[in-house]
Amino acid sequence: MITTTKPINELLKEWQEQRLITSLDRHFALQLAQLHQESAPLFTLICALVSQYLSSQHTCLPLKQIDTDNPFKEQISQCRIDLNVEELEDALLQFDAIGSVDDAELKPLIIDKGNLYLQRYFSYETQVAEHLNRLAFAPIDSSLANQAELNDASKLLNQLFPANEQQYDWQKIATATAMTKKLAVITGGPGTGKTTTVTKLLYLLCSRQEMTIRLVAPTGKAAARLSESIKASKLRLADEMSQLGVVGIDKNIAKIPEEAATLHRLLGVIPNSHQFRHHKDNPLRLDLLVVDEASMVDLPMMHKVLSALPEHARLILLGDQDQLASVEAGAVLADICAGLKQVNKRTKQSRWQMHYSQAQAELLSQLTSTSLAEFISPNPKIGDSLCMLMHSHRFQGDAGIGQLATAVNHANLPRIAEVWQSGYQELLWIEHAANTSHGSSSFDNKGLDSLLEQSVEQYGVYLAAMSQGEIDADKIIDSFNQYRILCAMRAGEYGVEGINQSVTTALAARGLIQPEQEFYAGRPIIIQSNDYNLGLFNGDIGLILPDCSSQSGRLMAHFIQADGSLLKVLPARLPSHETCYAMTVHKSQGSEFSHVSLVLPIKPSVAQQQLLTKELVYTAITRAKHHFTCLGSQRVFEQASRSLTQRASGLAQRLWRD
Ligand SMILES: Nc1ncnc2c1ncn2[C@@H]1O[C@H](COP(=O)(O)OP(=O)(O)OP(=O)(O)O)[C@@H](O)[C@H]1O
Repeated sequence: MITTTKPINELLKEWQEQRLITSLDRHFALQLAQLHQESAPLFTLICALVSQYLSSQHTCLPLKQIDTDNPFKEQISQCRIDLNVEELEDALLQFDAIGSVDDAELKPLIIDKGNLYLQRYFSYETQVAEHLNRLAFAPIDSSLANQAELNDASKLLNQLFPANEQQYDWQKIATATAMTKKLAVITGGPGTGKTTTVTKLLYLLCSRQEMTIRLVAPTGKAAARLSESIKASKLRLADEMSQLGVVGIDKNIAKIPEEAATLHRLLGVIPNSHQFRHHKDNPLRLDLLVVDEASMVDLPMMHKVLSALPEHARLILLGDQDQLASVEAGAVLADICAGLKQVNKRTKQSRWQMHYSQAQAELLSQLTSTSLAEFISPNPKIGDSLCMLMHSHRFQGDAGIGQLATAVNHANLPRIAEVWQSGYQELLWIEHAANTSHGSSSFDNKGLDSLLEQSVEQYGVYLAAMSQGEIDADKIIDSFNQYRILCAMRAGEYGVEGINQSVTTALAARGLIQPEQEFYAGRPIIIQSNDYNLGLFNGDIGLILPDCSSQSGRLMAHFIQADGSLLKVLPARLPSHETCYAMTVHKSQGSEFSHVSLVLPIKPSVAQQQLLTKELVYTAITRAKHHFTCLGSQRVFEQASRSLTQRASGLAQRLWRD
């Protein structure tokens, strides 16, 4: 049933050398085999594969992918498995260490619905599904019990969302959804009004009852941005209401919290431990939790958040389901929204369609004075808790960035080409153009030169301000944050490492920085691990600047924290970090810049191609507020826009089909 060209441990070693699996995958497989005294090659192979899938952010290994969609299917033919999925499942269940959900004893590996899980991830996934289903279907302790209260709530909603020309005001429907459900998932692209909606919702809730509300986001940067957006949104709401002549609302607007924390801070970090202070036996003290940028929350973190929610609490998840999935395993937000997605198999284009139960559609219709009959579904599942905002208020009409983001999101290649050719001022295409005039031995790239010129001009602004004696670190950091280079890859000339090197050289050549020392004035850095004692987290970005509060003006790393305050750290005390003129698209999630330049590789390797997805390009474009540049080749841009992120997980099935 399994034939290998070599002993399995030799094959694993070869695959590790070929970088198809990591040393962790190999050792995990060998150790598990040793621990359970399994000498069968099939067992070792399957353990290496499940570990490799986890490192590639999948939650599980779908058995049907073995021998077919496998990332190293060619190599795996050195190790033929002549079994269909049912036979394979039966064969795997013969091993002592692999069990099914029906087993009384907990096994290290579990097969469920054709997927093989590490036991820990299986319990994360099943518990997250249980929590979400419980929240979605739990009766809400709401004050919408009778017709008079419904009419009251409807009046308030009409006041907050005056009639407009659109057939469906999804912001209004989303607000009504969150009033009627313990779980509300409000998703939408950039500028579709997620913050505006949640601000109005919080206003409504605060004006009806006393509540402890907490706002959180996965990273410090995202939390700071949420805080800023809520503040701005509260001002707009007060303004709108006063223009409509509504009086006496300031008290309730003031009750809407503005401070946002990171998820880590909310859960309570215990130094040098992976545990948090809050969990199911010590739940959070709150009535409503709002989690922004939920697409960045991975499966283990979502499990921790849901476990720490008190029984009575409500949860609102906000995010863009089309963005890159979390850095770690899982794609929780995309899985929650999966049932609403309809993908055209031929064109790969997708559209969204709401699914409401008859009762929920009727309730929402009463609240919003909008008929939702066309969205009634016989099997709505978690759909009653979902709302998708579809109209961008940021990229209105024909703004180029919005057009490009939409075309990429729909994987619409002719439209992508059309947008690039339309001459939008806010879009700039730089082709990777090889300058081979000096012969192939001195190959250089004119495209890269153009990008470097742009980066000198853009980063020159904050560097000039610094050297001209600007002492306000907030202002310098703000100026630095106007522009960012985002790379699809880490390694290589066109990855983060190469581009950081090239930008450093270009800035030094113009005398804008003096990078002879490791820490020089103006060096931007990104933190690569969490240091709970210092309050610095993976992905935090800061600048090395002279410390204006000390007479010596010694160099310190300066960071803006989630609450807007400035944190100064001695460079020698920094946890692992690297230069950050360029960063990966992954790390840019939750941030926005006035001008973004995306760098794509010239000739991506097979492994790199797997990372180049539509979600990656879409995320990069939507980080840009006013200008978007791409250094790449048309072929690679189109290839990426055509390829969808695949994350193996059973969560969507547990939420939508079971
Ligand atoms: N219904 C609306 N009518 C007009 N403008 C709106 C409406 N809703 C939101 N806006 C405007 O669109 C902009 C973006 O709104 P908001 O910040 O709420 O969106 P978001 O989805 O939270 O954005 P982000 O993707 O940045 O998180 C704001 O300037 C806001 O004033």
